[in-house]
Amino acid sequence: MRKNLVAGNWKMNMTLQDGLALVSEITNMVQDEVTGSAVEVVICPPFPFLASIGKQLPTGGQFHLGAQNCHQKESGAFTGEVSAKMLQSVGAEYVILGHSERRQYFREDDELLSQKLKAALAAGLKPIFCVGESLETREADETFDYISKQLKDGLFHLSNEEFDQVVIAYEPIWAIGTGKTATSAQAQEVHAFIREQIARAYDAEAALSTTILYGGSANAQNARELFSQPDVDGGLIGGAALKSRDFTEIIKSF
Ligand SMILES: O=C[C@H](O)COP(=O)(O)O
Repeated sequence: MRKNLVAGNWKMNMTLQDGLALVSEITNMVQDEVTGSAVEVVICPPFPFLASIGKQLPTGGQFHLGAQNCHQKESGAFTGEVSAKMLQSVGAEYVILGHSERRQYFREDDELLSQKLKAALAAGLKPIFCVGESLETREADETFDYISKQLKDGLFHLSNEEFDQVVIAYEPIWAIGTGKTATSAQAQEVHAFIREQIARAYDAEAALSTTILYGGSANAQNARELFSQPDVDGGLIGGAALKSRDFTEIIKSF
């Protein structure tokens, strides 16, 4: 179901104590300040903090817990890994998959991501599936072909019912952590293209009901302009999700 959504990806930052303090500040600020329209907020801390952060989130409301990754198998001898079912058992509702940092530093390819998607969905988690082009790809004018391939190979193998659970995040790699945000027109152009691809792979209804987030140096200053685009339903936020005031401003940007 399409909705306004802001997800904070803490990446490998914070201690548990810092994280608890941050969440308490954010939930207080959001509750104190009336937000414009309904927005779902997903907090994605590192694995060790999930249970504690989850307990600190107000229940039954707009706050939800998400993880940053999961293993593709349900259980077994995979030392150091974390399964989707484990995440679900500590209260996670979402899991980020296919983030460009996972693709780049951990060599996660479309085949592996397809398996992870299946594992997440089987455990009842909602995947936030990331796609996005490098600067080189954009400059070679190959952005649309690249995104289309990522969607086809990584995501469009899902059934209609499975796809219904997925949130897509468009994150141009050149904008992540660089302070160089895509313009709202650039974001809108790719988001509209993604919706077109969904309509082709599934149907028009699926295209219209998919939540598509923008990620890449989104902040309190540019969020309103980005979120005002017709096909931008919210953001996957990195750096600015680590600061309570900035993150709260972003949540209020609809
Ligand atoms: O998952 C979040 C994105 O990678 C964006 O990170 P950023 O907001 O620090 O650019």
